[in-house]
Amino acid sequence: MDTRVPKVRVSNISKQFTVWVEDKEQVIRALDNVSFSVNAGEIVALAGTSGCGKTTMLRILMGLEQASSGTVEIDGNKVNGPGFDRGMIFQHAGLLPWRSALENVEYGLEVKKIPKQQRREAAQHYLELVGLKDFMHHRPNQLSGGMQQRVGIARALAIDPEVLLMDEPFGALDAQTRESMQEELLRIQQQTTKTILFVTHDLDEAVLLADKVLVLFPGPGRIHEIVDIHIPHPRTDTIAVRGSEEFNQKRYHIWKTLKTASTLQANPIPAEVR
Ligand SMILES: Nc1ncnc2c1ncn2[C@@H]1O[C@H](COP(=O)(O)OP(=O)(O)OP(=O)(O)O)[C@@H](O)[C@H]1O
Repeated sequence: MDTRVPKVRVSNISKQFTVWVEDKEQVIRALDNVSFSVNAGEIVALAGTSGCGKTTMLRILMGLEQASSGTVEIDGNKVNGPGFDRGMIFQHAGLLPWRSALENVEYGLEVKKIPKQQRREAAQHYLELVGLKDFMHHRPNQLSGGMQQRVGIARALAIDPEVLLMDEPFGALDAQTRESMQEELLRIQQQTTKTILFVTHDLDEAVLLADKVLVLFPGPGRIHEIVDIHIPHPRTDTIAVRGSEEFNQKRYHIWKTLKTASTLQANPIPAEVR
């Protein structure tokens, strides 16, 4: 029996939202009995059709949303709200426009009450790590979308979280910038060995980056399958990875699975034969 405590343990998470539509109460079952665990240093992708609960799962992990039932543990400690052991990165970096890149990265450290000198050094270190050594004093509007996203990653890394949660982190970037950011993330993960969970609609991205892909189905949101990706690290030679049999087989398998799910959604099986 494996007695190691996983870095992240999600146990039987369900989440319902109650909404009012045209004066009628509706219950949306965003997540139903979701369980999985993630070991330290693993990268896990959440993939699935729109509305299957990916963002809700990430928000519960971050402590921004409370589950209706079930638990989330980090290193065996129950999550009850946001904490410095987790850092979140969104599709848009959401930088403070009046602050330089350096001051934006320092912001989280101010909140964490890190002394001035120490936070300046940490912010410089993480901006260098994401390749922005020469842009530390630029304001967000003087940076490209990819650079802004890198500042967002540096900001999340600077608080030294145990777990990085990324919600479609590269979704707003053009294809070329996106590819270079994926390579950056692989490089940063090699250096920092952070545990990462990320949401993506891009199956290439899921298989390229992740050690396992959680394939979610909607209505109610649930894990249909957990697909292990056996591509060895480091995966920095992304051309070789994308050309490998494992990459293409797993990508095709996940694509086919999700295609079946969306066909079922469009043509639901009649209740009497379900
Ligand atoms: N705050 C909320 N109030 C009511 N319903 C919500 C709320 N947040 C999410 N939902 C519902 O929960 C379900 C899951 O939403 P969620 O955003 O987690 O899905 P998703 O898989 O991330 O979707 P997408 O891929 O489109 O971003 C959806 O039906 C959505 O309408």
